Amino acid sequence: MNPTTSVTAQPLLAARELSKTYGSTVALSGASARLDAGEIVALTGRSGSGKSTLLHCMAGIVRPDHGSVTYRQLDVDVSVTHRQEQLEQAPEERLSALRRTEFAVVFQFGQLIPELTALDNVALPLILGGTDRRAAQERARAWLERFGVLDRAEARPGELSGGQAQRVALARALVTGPKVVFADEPTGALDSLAGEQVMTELTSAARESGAAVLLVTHDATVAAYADREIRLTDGRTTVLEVSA
Ligand SMILES: Nc1ncnc2c1ncn2[C@@H]1O[C@H](COP(=O)(O)OP(=O)(O)OP(=O)(O)O)[C@@H](O)[C@H]1O
Repeated sequence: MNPTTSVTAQPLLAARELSKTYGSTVALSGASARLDAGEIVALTGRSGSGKSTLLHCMAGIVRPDHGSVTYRQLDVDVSVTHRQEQLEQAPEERLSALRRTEFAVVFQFGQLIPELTALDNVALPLILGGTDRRAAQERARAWLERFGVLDRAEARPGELSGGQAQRVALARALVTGPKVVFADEPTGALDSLAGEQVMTELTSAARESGAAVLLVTHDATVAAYADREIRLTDGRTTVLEVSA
């Protein structure tokens, strides 16, 4: 057997048969999805079909009632071939540490910290991870430049346009070198031109850095940036291939 076959056959992140209810509302009902290293996958479906719930479960933000979410990392250390993280069983602090180091999230409305400058918003995840402030700010500047908003480094989120704020949010997501970026309607608050620019920048930066992207969208134009599409209908998944 080709040794690379067994490696690529393992998903980076896999959700299996997830169910989640909120009171009498069924958000997920046997949803399954996999994300491989470096690929961009769109979760699509009508409003209320369970897209955000599935993304939140896969990011370890929401615990499913049933089913499993597994994150698999091939370690560069030859003594450790791989390790399995059972997200739904991990204690909260371990989840937080994992989310900080290997997962990153981008939401519809950037969710930047309003009191901090754009620069400090981007530097913050590095500082929380133990990087000293000066080095963190230097890397943050490089990412702001990468997304074309270095000239807004000292602005606070309230002074940024929607597109600028979303670029700062992308810089904040990618600054730590995550393995997975979870993006929930990242262009939902932007006009179509700004949305396309942000999608182009997100996908090219993710491909350059090797990060996989799980993208929730109801917009076919946005889904077309993905390698693959997983469609949700009433909390259930079907996998569709997006033609290149
Ligand atoms: N925290 C919550 N409390 C109660 N109900 C919830 C909660 N989160 C989601 N739901 C419900 O679960 C169902 C699925 O919601 P979800 O947000 O996952 O769908 P979605 O496909 O992302 O929808 P949209 O495109 O409108 O954002 C909906 O009926 C929603 O109202």
